[in-house]
Amino acid sequence: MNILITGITGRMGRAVLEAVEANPASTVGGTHNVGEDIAAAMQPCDAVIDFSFHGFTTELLAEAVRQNKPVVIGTTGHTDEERAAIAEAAKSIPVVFAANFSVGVNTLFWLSRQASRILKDGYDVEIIEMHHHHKLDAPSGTARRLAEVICEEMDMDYKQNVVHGREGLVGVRPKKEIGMHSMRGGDVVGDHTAIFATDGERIELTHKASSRMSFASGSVRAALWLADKPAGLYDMEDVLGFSKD
Ligand SMILES: NC(=O)C1=CN([C@@H]2O[C@H](COP(=O)(O)OP(=O)(O)OC[C@H]3O[C@@H](n4cnc5c(N)ncnc54)[C@H](OP(=O)(O)O)[C@@H]3O)[C@@H](O)[C@H]2O)C=CC1
Ligand SMILES: O=C(O)C1=N[C@H](C(=O)O)C[C@H](O)C1
Repeated sequence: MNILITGITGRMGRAVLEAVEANPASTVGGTHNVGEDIAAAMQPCDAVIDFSFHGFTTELLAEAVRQNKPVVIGTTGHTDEERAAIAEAAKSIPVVFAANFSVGVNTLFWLSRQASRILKDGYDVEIIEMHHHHKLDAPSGTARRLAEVICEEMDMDYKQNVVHGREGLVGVRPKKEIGMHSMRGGDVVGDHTAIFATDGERIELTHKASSRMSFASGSVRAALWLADKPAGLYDMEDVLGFSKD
């Protein structure tokens, strides 16, 4: 598979280049960066892997729809409108949209889903994430997805029940609440913890990434998986064949 890599000068773009070259089933069909012609870059390629900037996603997908090319979106921090544009494009082309491509984090999603079902009554949930000081968006896409998974299982709603940090006289913690806490510093690749706490005990599920190659090789795996897929919106759990039941 000939792959177009967007955001090529970035931390992830460089890691994806290495992962595409390392995989015998993929080759670099082209690269793209800010200001370059996306239509021309996409032309010789079979699929796109995007780790760039959320504001670029709509333009990228419009071109992929025109050229009928599958897309892997790893970029995070999208607005509601940009998320709607992703869902709309996925009606015409196959799209994998995942906040995290590592097997470990997708296992964390699975474990958190199971824990949420068992601990649904009486456990308070808090999410903590830490990333390098360059990161632009907060909370991380992974932390957001973690909260969405837990909300689905604990009858909560991301917009209504997730609070981002706390300050001042916040009062007694409501039961239906997920506290979200984002830390930034140094060169941390990406740490995520889901805490389930009740009187007398707590469970902490933690994933720590120490290299971007787990994200990069996962995104190549997703692109190859898309080759024979019909139009639709998929995530990395679909690629890995994890059950959401
Ligand atoms: N899903 C996952 O598994 C992971 C997702 N990510 C996400 O990937 C994204 C990129 O992360 P990272 O590589 O660290 O970021 P970087 O800032 O290192 O790289 C971003 C890249 O995108 C380019 N870019 C910036 N703005 C635009 C634009 N408007 N149009 C086209 N290209 C643009 C940059 O170009 P220039 O250098 O010229 O500004 C650069 O090449 C983030 O959203 C991050 O959260 C990161 C890791 C894993
Ligand atoms: O920006 C990053 O670096 C990362 N972003 C992703 C996110 O927002 O969840 C995934 C990973 O944690 C690294």
